[in-house]
Amino acid sequence: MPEPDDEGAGQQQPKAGPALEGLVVGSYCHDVLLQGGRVVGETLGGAAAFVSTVLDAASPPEASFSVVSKVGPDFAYASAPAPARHPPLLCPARPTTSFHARFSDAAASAHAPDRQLRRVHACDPIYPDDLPDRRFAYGLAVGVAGEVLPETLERMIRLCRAVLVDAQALIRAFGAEGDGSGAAVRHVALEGTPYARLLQRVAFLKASSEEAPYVGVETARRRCCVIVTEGRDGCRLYWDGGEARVAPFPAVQVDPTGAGDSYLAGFAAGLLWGLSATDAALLGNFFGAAAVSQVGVPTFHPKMLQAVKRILEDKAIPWSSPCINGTTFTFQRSIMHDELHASLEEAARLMREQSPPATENGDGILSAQEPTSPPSGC
Ligand SMILES: Nc1ncnc2c1ncn2[C@@H]1O[C@H](COP(=O)(O)OP(=O)(O)O)[C@@H](O)[C@H]1O
Ligand SMILES: O=P([O-])([O-])O[C@@H]1[C@@H](O)[C@H](O)[C@@H](O)[C@H](O)[C@@H]1O
Repeated sequence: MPEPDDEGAGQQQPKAGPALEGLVVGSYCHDVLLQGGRVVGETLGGAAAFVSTVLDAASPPEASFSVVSKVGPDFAYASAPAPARHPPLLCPARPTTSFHARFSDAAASAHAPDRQLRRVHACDPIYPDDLPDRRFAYGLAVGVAGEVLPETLERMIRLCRAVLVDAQALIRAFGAEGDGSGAAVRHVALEGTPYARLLQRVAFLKASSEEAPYVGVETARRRCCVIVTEGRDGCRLYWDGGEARVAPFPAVQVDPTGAGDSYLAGFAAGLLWGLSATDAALLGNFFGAAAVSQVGVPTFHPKMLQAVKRILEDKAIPWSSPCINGTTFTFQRSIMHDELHASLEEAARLMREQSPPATENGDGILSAQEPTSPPSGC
């Protein structure tokens, strides 16, 4: 894995931050969930919200992170846990990014898209100068509406020892806004974007199975480790010279939103605990399953989190291991992979017992979630 780059000859080097500090870049947003033509939920969204929640819950105690996120004056969730702990930057002149997610009534398959997204508003992009001027152990580029500009990702790569990227931050394109119903979200081939040349300086690139064809797994895996998430089937990792499949955890899906985001944060937390990439993917699958079991940004029962932390304290190598804090990653599954899966399965059972009851067929959206506060400045 590459060392953070020098900022350039003659330029002052950014200071080092706390040893295990992460940098999360991507905007919070408003999500409106629609099914059968009616609104069935309004929630806090944006990968940064899901990621912050999971990192807060699952990171080792020594780890911390900063979030760079932008919202408008209409932002409705300033006192929700993630934005309250990690306040966004306020853009007075632009509304908060917002998406309408239209769910089909038909049961989703593991690989077929189960929602159509439209971007209704877009806040300002996040510019390189919006990032703090210090070094980080790791960075997560988790844009949802094109807000992580190529130059911003490049600056993250310079500041962070290891950068993990959600492909949705790189390959989304937005149609014309025309009739007021927002812009359709489509995908473009990563190879044709200005992000492609940065891939070899990225540690991990995560894509859903819907996004994977646009990423071009066979080309991308020669530059960085590519993770393809496969919904209820778990995930696969592809690196130069190897690959692995990682089994999922059972979940009753009530809202698929944020599964990929929560996966990526769980995976990053696994690396922070000193796990190999294939073992860390178990923690990704665990938090992906947790996300689909609840509407919007999940909350976790303290007993379940205690159980997960006990498992990790027991199984994980101390964080001085050469994963996120060093220069190389271990990709292969360890000898305790199956045991780790079995222990997390027990914790997942606890989580299912503590979740609200699901709809009859388990594929719908359970209930609406109200905004937690009136609009406020940040
Ligand atoms: N129905 C499900 N049951 C169990 N785990 C799931 C389910 N859906 C998603 N996950 C977990 O969340 C991860 C990300 O989900 P996926 O649907 O692939 O991503 P995205 O939200 O980006 O479309 C999966 O790899 C899996 O670990
Ligand atoms: O469901 P997922 O793909 O992990 O991530 C989702 C984004 O794709 C979507 O644009 C955003 O509105 C959601 O809040 C969530 O961040």
